[in-house]
Amino acid sequence: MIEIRNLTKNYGSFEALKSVNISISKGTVFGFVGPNGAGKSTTMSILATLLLPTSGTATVGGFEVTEQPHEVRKRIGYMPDFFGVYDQFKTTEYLHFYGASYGIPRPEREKLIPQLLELVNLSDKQDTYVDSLSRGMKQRLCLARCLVHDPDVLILDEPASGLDPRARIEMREILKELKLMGKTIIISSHILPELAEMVDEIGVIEHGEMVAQGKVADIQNRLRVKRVLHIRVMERGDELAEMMRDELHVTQVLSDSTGVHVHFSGGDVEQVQLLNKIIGTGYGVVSFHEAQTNLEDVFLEITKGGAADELA
Ligand SMILES: Nc1ncnc2c1ncn2[C@@H]1O[C@H](COP(=O)(O)OP(=O)(O)OP(=O)(O)O)[C@@H](O)[C@H]1O
Repeated sequence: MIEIRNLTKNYGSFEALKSVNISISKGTVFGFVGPNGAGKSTTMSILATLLLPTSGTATVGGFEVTEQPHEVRKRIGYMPDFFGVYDQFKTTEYLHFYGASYGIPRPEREKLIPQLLELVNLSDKQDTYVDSLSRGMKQRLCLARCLVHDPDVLILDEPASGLDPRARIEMREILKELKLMGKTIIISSHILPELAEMVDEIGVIEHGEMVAQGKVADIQNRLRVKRVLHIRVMERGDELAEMMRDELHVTQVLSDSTGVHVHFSGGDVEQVQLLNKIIGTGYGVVSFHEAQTNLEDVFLEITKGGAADELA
């Protein structure tokens, strides 16, 4: 649904994008992550036909953004990281305005707009002036605006930025619904653990270059992000910690009141062998589990030494 090939963008002599390649298939939710200034907004603006690339191509639904921008615009809903709202409108009027801009006839809009307001949880605000909505509500209204022409593709540039935790959860729930509706979504964010819950794939960009791309689990495996095993035994925890220090694939052992925490470089097979050995040695194992690595760990691993510390 989205194909970006060798995309470059120069601002004067500054290379903001250096031969970026991204491929996103239909129905995929693609998390686009990277530190401040990495090139996310630039890429998304080009996809949204609002910025011309210096070279390379980008297609949406088979239409090239510079050659057939009108066809692309019909198929995308774009939410910029910074947006202006028309404060003198009521929410319903605001959506009518955008619906009319897309040529949707009034009777159709009359049916559509209450549905959109319901989707973004603003039904009770239909007669409220945009001006008096909270930031989270304005952001949800902006999302409803992106959906007014029922686009196949959503390009969302940090839709949850500046929202409080509750508003972020609301936004995430709406995005889950959009995924169920079959939309292809590219979403950028700094809130990486939250993104991890809803994305199918991630692309990591740094200094205008893609540094990793694919399914979160595949990237984790490729990077061999170390597993951390949490082991709790009935008794002799300190002895177990000592035993673990001599084990193959164990790179670090920590022991505290909650159990023994083992950094483990082996795979599934070695993990099973380790558990069997612990049980075979006579320990009463209360629990043995692998701590989940999240998207943030993956991201920091990939961009280690780069600008990742700029992340909020
Ligand atoms: N109009 C412009 N003129 C000159 N430089 C620009 C312009 N727009 C962006 N840049 C630069 O291009 C680089 C990429 O910016 P971009 O906004 O795409 O990054 P980003 O990943 O979206 O960052 P953020 O997470 O902070 O929004 C940055 O170094 C930025 O300063």
